[in-house]
This record gives sequence, C-alpha cells and structure tokens, in this order.
Amino acid sequence: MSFLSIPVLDYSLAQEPTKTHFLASLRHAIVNVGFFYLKNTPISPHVQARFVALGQALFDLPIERKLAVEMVHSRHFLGYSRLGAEITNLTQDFREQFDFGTELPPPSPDAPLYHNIKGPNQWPDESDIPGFRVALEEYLAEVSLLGDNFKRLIAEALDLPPTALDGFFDDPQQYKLKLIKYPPPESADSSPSHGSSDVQGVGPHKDSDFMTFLLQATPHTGLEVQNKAGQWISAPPIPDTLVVNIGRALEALTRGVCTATTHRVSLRPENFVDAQGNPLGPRFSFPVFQGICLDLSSDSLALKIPTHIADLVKDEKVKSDAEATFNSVFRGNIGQGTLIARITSHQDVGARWYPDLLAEALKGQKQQKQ
Ligand SMILES: O=C(O)CCC(=O)C(=O)O
Ligand SMILES: [Fe+2]
Repeated sequence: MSFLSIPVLDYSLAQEPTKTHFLASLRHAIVNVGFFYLKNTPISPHVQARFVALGQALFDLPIERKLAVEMVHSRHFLGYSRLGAEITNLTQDFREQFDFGTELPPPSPDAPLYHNIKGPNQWPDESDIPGFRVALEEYLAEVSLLGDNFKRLIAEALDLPPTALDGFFDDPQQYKLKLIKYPPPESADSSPSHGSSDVQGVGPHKDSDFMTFLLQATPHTGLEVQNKAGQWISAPPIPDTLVVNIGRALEALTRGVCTATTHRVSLRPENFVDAQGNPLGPRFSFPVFQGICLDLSSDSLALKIPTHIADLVKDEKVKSDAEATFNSVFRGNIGQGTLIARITSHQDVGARWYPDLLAEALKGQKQQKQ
C-alpha cells in the first residue's frame, strides 16, 4: 500500500525506555514513506523564533543589498537567488531565497571540482540586519546536532550498529540552511513560466542530501509529497514540528531501501488563504540540508543492509515526477551528482564558474527528455 498520510514521530521517545518503539516508527517512515513530521524536537523555541523573525526580515532589505550577496558571486552556491532564478525539473521556480551553510574555508585548488560545493558564506552586512548572523548560526548549530543524532538513529532503525554510518560523514560536515520566500499568487500569476493558477513554487524533485529538516514557518499549505503510486499527498504545517525527509545520498547509501521521496511546492491560490479566506501573505520555509562526504561513490558505499530490512521494501516500482537524469549521476559519485544538480538549478552560477560542466549537463537533460 502506498502511503496516504505522513507519519508524526515524537523525538522525546527516542531514548530509553521508549527507544525501541521510536526506532520501529522511524523504520516505517524511512522505508515506506521517506517523509515524517518530528515533534518535541530539541530546538530551543527562542533560538528558532529569533531566527524566523530575522530570516523573514532579511527579504525586506532593498534589492541592491540583496544583490550584493547574489549567489552568482559564489562558486560555492551560497548567497541570494532572486525570484525566478532557479530551475527545477526543467521549469522555472517561483521563489526568492538565500543559501547559507556551515562556515567552511574554500577547498584547496587541487581538490576535485565538486569540493567547491563547500566554502565560505556571503553574509549580509551586520549593519543591514543586526544580529542576523548570530541568530542563523545558533539555529543551524542546533539543527546540525539533531542531524548528527539522526545518523545514529537511522543506523539503528536499519538494525545496524549505531556507528555504522559515521564513516560516511566529514568532520566538520557541511549543513546548508536555505531561507525561502514564496510570493502570493497575484504576483505568481505574472510568472513567465505559467500564467495559470497552478504555479510551481518549486518543481518536483528529490533532495540531494542525507536528510532534510524543514521548518514550515507560516501556516500555508502547498508542500506536497509524491507517494510510490505517483499521487500527491499534502504535507500541511503542523505547529511545533519539523518536516524531515530523506535525500538521494541516504537513498544511495542504502541502495534504495530508504527512498528519497519526490516533493514540490504548489502556489495555488487556495494555499495562500486561511480557513476563513483571509490572505496569509507570502509563505516562508527554512530547510536545513544535512550533507555527507562528497567523495563517496558507488564502489565506496559498502553499507550492508540486513536482509530482513531490505525485504521490507515491497513495491519496487516507484513513480516519480522528479528528473530522471540525476538517478545515474548519483549512482556514480555523490559530489559530482550534487554539483551537477546545483549547476542545472542555478544556471547563472554554472555559466560563470563551471561553463563546460553546465553545457554537458544541459546536453544530458535534453537527451533524457527525448
Ligand atoms: O518550501 C518547502 O516547503 C520545501 C522546499 C524544498 O523542498 C527544497 O528547497 O528542497
Ligand atoms: Fe526539497
């Protein structure tokens, strides 16, 4: 049976004496759904509230202050993307966003090209938005700790030793935090990509990472998750939860036992009003993407999943509207797959810093589509 709802897991049960129960729900969620809500997270409410307030305010800066940190200036894909700058599933998305990450030095010049995914942030001027950097780094540090704990919980949910996944991560590991603003549909209607009422906030895709921890910061509906039969299931915000999902790296690591579930955000007008029909304004969401060691390739993914766990995956044929090109790239090398996904999403960055790889990736996409 393909899932029709998204399970809610209670993080307060993740320790003894209730841990076995938590791990059983986690196993069901990662093998059969690929998405779950997490309640009773260890994130401090005041840290989250301060980050959300400043994260929303960041979008109110004058456009020239935002363009001062535009992503095109960064070969590390960190910085500001204006409305319509991003492409998913060969179609323009309609959202404005800032990408930040764990603060890291640029890679050495002789490192593989895909190591450029990691590097320093472009921070807005402290005087433009006082306290923003501290608030973001505090929030990111707390979610990163939660992510670190999940490495072990996922291993145990798959009946592996708790440390079985530790070797697949860098130290320090890059986590990325994206701040996203989806405009209400009046402005979305003028999006060059559609003009219809079903505008793509972000198109159908699988995340590239190990796991994603998403904070839906406003009450809008619009996030939708595709079940294995291909139906779209709504994932409305549930107060005081994070939405957690599996990315392509964890899918690759488990050879498909855990599924990176396809999802999208729809900007249909009904997603921008409350139950009484009052307008809700823009939708804000803040996903944290948990990275993994970029040098992993299919040969180095030596994880042996116990047979009784692998046998839980019954419906092998998964219908997905996400782009198929990425399936083969991710089977090769995780860093290379991630770099190609970034380049095709942010083609201005690709054209400036990786022109040859962009040309090659676009050719691949075109061939796949034919
Ligand atoms: O905005 C959301 O709720 C989801 C965003 C998302 O899926 C992504 O940026 O990868
Ligand atoms: Fe996503």
